[in-house]
Amino acid sequence: MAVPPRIAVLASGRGSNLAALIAARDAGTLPVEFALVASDKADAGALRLAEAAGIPTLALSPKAYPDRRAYDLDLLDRVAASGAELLVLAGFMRVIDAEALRPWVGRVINIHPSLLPKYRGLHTHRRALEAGDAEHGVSVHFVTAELDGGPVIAQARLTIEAGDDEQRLAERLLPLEHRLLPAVLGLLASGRLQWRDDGAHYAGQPLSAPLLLGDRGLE
Ligand SMILES: Nc1nc2c(c(=O)[nH]1)N[C@@H](CN(C=O)c1ccc(C(=O)N[C@@H](CCC(=O)O)C(=O)O)cc1)CN2
Ligand SMILES: NCC(=O)N[C@@H]1O[C@H](COP(=O)([O-])[O-])[C@@H](O)[C@H]1O
Repeated sequence: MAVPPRIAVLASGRGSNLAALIAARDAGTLPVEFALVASDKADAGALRLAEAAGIPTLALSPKAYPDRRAYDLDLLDRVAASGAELLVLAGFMRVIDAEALRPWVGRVINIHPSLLPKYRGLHTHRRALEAGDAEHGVSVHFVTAELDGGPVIAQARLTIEAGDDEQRLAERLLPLEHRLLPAVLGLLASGRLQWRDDGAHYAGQPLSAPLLLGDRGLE
């Protein structure tokens, strides 16, 4: 029986994606151990969820640091000290400094609420609605120094409906996020998804296009 990898999660908000990861672990469908949940916000709901699940937590305020790099270096040092081997950004709302990130590239993934490469950054639902897009969705990608520019691993799509506004679109996307993130983390944890010098590999082959939720192996 392989030893499940230890993972850390960074979250700034309520933590519904963290809850989905914990639920998948508890259901036996996600073979990981949670080493740490950390947040830049002391009042993040994700920290409360982690506490309730008996997962070590860290609330680290950027206010105590002279600059962004100092904060990010200390945060990721503490993530490393937790024994985490993989890092998941689950609604973590800070752009991570390139130097601090460097040791983690290939071991950190993020869930982003758009069909990347469309709408990197913030306010993705508003931008999709304003553009009159017929489709929207979520992406899980490897995190690199380039904001939301890392190789896209997998996506889930939905059709934008006449009654959608930002809030309803976000609400309709969440269930897809809660399926996609655990599925991708499971691929990374099992070694079926790998980061190599030439980028992302899946099932031993270069990942030439994002996997789609519902594809075989990504249910
Ligand atoms: N180096 C990287 N850092 C992060 C990445 C990444 O791909 N590379 N992904 C983001 C997640 N994210 C979208 O998915 C995202 C988070 C935050 C921001 C942003 O502009 N943050 C502002 C503050 C915004 C606020 O406080 O409301 C900032 O950091 O100044 C854009 C995209 C996580 N980090
Ligand atoms: N740019 C990153 C970003 O916007 N991520 C988004 O934050 C939300 C976190 O919700 P949660 O705290 O309930 O998981 C999720 O919808 C995620 O896609």
